[in-house]
Amino acid sequence: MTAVAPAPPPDSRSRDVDVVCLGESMVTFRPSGPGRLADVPSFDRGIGGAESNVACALARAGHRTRWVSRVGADGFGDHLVDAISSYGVDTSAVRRDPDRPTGVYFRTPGERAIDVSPRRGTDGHLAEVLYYRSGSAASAMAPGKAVRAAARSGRILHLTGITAALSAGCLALMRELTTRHPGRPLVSFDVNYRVGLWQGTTNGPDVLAELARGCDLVFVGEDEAAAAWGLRDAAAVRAALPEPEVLVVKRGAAGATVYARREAGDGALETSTPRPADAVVSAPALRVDVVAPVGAGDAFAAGFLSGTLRGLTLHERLRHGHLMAAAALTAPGDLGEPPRRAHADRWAALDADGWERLRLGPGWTGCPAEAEDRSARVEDHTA
Ligand SMILES: Nc1ncnc2c1ncn2[C@@H]1O[C@H](COP(=O)(O)OP(=O)(O)O)[C@@H](O)[C@H]1O
Ligand SMILES: O=C(O)C(=O)C[C@H](O)[C@H](O)COP(=O)(O)O
Repeated sequence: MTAVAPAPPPDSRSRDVDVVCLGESMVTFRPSGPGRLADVPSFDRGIGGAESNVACALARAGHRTRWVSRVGADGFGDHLVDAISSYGVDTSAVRRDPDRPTGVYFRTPGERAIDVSPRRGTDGHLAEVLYYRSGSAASAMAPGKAVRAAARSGRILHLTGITAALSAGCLALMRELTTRHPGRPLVSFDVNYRVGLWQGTTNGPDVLAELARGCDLVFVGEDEAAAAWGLRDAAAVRAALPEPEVLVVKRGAAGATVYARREAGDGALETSTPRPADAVVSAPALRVDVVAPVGAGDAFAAGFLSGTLRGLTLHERLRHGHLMAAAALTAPGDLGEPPRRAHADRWAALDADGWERLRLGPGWTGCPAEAEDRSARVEDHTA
């Protein structure tokens, strides 16, 4: 068996980026027209992967980001590295594996089932998600000196629960990276409970809770907290997960609530000794004409992380999360084009009425040259 090609030495780039995102990305195939996977004859290729989605959105928002992963030494691996690099993400720590393939997944439009017994059928609004990632290059990630150094090369390390489900080696790596020790980067974790990836195991939810407890900033959907842990609302999630300094509970279109130790609140990136009391801040989501729900959670995390890096208030961080999510929701694939920072800052500072009047529609795709055009599509009645 051929050895995995070594990545460049990472030591020279200690903390040289704002955010490192570590996890598997896949080439994604979405049906070119309506229908079930059993029926549709052709697909559009894209890229997907929770962590690289966050990296791409953060890079578009002007932050220095690095994606750490493994892909096959194949054409799909080339495509992923090229596509993710084109967003401005550093891919120098991505290793190419000549023996294992790049992961692939097929997905129809609609919401993802996060319940083991989804209430709606595939002819309703639930997506069919078919993974071809077992034995993939990324699933061979495991603890090691190079990956550890790369993971620690930013101010923030962003991880998700998806990685923990990929293999025993990936789980061991996640456990290592979420172990608390002095001097580590701020560790951010999106629970991303993927029922399909945990099938055949009984302890997925326990593992996810264990990993979340080792992190500084945790994102979870109220629906996935209910499906994974049987917790009924945001307050119950906080009661069950008091360890993270910052906990964000998302409620889709209804908004999101952040619980933060007071020291971790406005302005601070680094956190300090927890106090018993939390700051609790909620913000309603934007009104959005949804094109495709996929990628909204990743985009939300990117917006919140961007606000964290910029030292914005908790309320502004939530609103930047909602704005980034809206960009993803109004694009067909995982990634949308985020609003320009000047616009986002102005909208994030609106009063409740002004925010309520914003409405985002389709059209937030494309390249930076379309920024003016995109901003014109936002019905901003406050100007
Ligand atoms: N229907 C919607 N309208 C407006 N915003 C939404 C809607 N659905 C999701 N969002 C935004 O996307 C964010 C993530 O939603 P969530 O349902 O948790 O996504 P995911 O399931 O992809 O993780 C929400 O916090 C919100 O900002
Ligand atoms: O690896 C997986 O299982 C994935 O699902 C990768 C997906 O491209 C994103 O994670 C989109 O996820 P959402 O933002 O929750 O819609």
